[in-house]
Amino acid sequence: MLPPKMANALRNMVSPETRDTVRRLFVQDGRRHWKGYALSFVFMAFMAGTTSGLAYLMGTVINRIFVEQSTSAIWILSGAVVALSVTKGFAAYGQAVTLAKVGNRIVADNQKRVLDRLLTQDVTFFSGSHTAEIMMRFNTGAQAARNVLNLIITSLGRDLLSVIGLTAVMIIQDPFMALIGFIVMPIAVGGVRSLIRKVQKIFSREFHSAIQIMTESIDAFQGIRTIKSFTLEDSQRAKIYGRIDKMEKASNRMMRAQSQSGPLMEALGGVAIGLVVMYAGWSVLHGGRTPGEFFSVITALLLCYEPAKRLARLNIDLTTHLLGARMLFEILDRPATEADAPGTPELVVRGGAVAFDEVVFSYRESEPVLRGLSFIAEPGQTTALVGPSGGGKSTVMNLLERFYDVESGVITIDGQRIDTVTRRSLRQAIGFVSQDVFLFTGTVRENIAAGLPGATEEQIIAAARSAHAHDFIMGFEGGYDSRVGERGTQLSGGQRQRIAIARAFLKDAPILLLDEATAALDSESEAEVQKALQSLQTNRTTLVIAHRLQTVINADKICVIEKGRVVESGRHEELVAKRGRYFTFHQLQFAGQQERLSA
Ligand SMILES: Nc1ncnc2c1ncn2[C@@H]1O[C@H](COP(=O)(O)OP(=O)(O)OP(=O)(O)O)[C@@H](O)[C@H]1O
Repeated sequence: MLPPKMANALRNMVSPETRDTVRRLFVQDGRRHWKGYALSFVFMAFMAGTTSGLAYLMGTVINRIFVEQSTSAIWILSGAVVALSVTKGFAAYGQAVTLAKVGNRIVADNQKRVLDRLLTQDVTFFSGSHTAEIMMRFNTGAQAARNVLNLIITSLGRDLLSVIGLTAVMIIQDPFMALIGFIVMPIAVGGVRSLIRKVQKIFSREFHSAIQIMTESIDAFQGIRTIKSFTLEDSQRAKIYGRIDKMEKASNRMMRAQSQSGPLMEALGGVAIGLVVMYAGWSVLHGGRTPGEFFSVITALLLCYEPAKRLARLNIDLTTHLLGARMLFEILDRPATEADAPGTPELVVRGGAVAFDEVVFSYRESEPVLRGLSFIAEPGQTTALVGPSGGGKSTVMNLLERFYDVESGVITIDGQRIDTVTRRSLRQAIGFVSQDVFLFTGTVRENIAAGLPGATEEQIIAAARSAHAHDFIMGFEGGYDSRVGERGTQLSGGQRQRIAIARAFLKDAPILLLDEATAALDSESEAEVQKALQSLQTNRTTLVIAHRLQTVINADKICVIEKGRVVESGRHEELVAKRGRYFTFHQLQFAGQQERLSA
């Protein structure tokens, strides 16, 4: 038993926060892999045993071969040394492989956990955090969990057992010499404590610098067209260079702080070895000790040095990984903002009537975007949303898909409040084609099939035909296997839209949301897209943010949205005859289009 004062001092070296993090890691990951850890512990025990055996054998080698000059001992002892070394080699290999396997599984498990947790977050989370930060947490956190556990296990297994074994050798050979080592060790362990806080502070700064570098680089690469056309390369370079330089300085500071324990340990280790050499040399020459005992103790002490050093540094080395593990927990502890309560019923769509009733909503507190918005979209009909920019048209679509929840008011589909049915069934009932089409990195086929996972080849081709996309797809060398790069850059705007329309055909949802393209497509492409959209709208309740005159004129109903309210609704002719808000808006926005059409 340690004296209470010493036990307290040892306990204080580990902060409650560290204890909690380590405990949680052991419960979450360590416990499930206890068999792997137990096996690696066995290998480590072999390593410690063989290391201690080699130190012990050193004494016998010196005494039998050099003092007693026994020839037979040469063979036996050299054979024993080889046997011990080979065993140690296999044990080292075994523990490395076992630990790596467990460690890789822990990383994979945590990455899956983080991914699951991220997928349950609503869009507010993603719009509020940069992809770079999420990715850094995703990777650093998962790796940190493994590193903490592996570091503790190897310290306790390989290093602590080696120190114990080697100390036993010293005690067997000469207890007094062992005592010298015992006295020096705790001093060395205590000496590194003050460094930990420093390392923690620098690491947080280093981590944030790394996030900034990634954030700004990703922004630069994604916005490369804007950067090039505004010739912003130099300013971007200067900005990112600045971050990189800052990071370099932080890394140097970190290295210095982490290595500060080095000289201290070297000095203390040297003192211990010096004292032992003095005492052991004296006792061999004057105290009747054999040179074998002397060499055995010195060997044990020298072999003890590295593991003891690692044990002393354990707290420092753990520091950065623990911070990483806390980042992991920050994500894992986020409540699932998109989880449906158990037993939530599914949406049952009959005709697909959509109704907004006095809906109030704001993205940010006290900045209302929708202020009591009401309208009804009749089943199977097309309802056009028009109005000035920023009026809330896209917000209507965001709320219908339940990316956000309303503050007050009610949204229903066929009389069922959308907040009382599962999000999955709601979203499955809605198809969406926006002007900013997102294409996954993959083939054309995969991108269309996203509308109906598991769709057959015939279904995919039929959808592409309906979307007027089949011919241009077949014009590609790879056909449906052609790869569309990141963000689908090899395709034209009209082609991308038709892929999105094919996706929507395949999904075959009863309700359709369209955000019409404002960017001018060439007239042939536009005609194709229009034909595709028209057939997509047939027999579906369609809500369309209308930018084109044709859509507005043909719509079954037009809702004029201004400052978060529907200020007028009706058919085109009715609203024109009324000479109200729509008429003014129509004059302003569509007069030019009409002129172009009639020209
Ligand atoms: N994710 C968001 N976070 C905060 N505010 C938002 C967000 N999305 C939109 N807004 C704000 O909500 C208001 C309505 O935006 P919305 O996109 O619904 O308008 P809109 O009528 O579709 O405009 P446009 O015709 O220009 O697309 C705007 O003032 C906008 O700044």
